[in-house]
Amino acid sequence: MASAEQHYILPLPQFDRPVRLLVVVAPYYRDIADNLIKGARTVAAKAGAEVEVVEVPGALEVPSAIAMAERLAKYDGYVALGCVIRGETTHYETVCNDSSRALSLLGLQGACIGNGILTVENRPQAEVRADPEGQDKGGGAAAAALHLVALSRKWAGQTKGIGFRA
Ligand SMILES: Nc1c(NC[C@H](O)[C@H](O)[C@H](O)CO)[nH]c(=O)[nH]c1=O
Ligand SMILES: CC(=O)[C@@H](O)COP(=O)(O)O
Repeated sequence: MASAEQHYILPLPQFDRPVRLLVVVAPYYRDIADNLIKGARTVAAKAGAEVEVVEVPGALEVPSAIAMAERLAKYDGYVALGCVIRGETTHYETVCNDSSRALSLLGLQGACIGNGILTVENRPQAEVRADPEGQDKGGGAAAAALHLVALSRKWAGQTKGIGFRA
């Protein structure tokens, strides 16, 4: 089995004002989800961010919950967590593609989202990716959300053409 190549990880941003992250998790595979949450919490704590966790039934509901929170609540960023494992039918493609596409569309609308929904062929692939001591995709998704929050704070209130020296 091919092992994942090492990749560069950006240093975590630091914040001068509190950051509130909402973790939306689909615990369809409970143990996998719990490890993803653990990784996300650890990374959020390192950046001093507060975390709230809510659960939805499956990966397809994760973007809907984030969209609702973006409309109705006050979070700085979102961490989407879950796991989709290929089954016998084409449903796998629907769940993977639609959840990912909906999260990307929300991101393009300005929501700061890290996508930690695993899309895998089998359970061992999921286990190593969810493990906080392994690939720690939950932690990676939290870091992604935090980087977007940092960028949105950096650019909030900037006016074009003012204060930029050539
Ligand atoms: N097969 C997986 C699902 N399927 C359920 C859907 O996400 C959804 O909850 C249902 O279609 C009702 O709208 N969800 C996962 O998170 N992981 C899977 O492997
Ligand atoms: C990813 C899925 O939706 C999958 O678990 C469903 O399994 P199946 O295709 O065997 O119904």
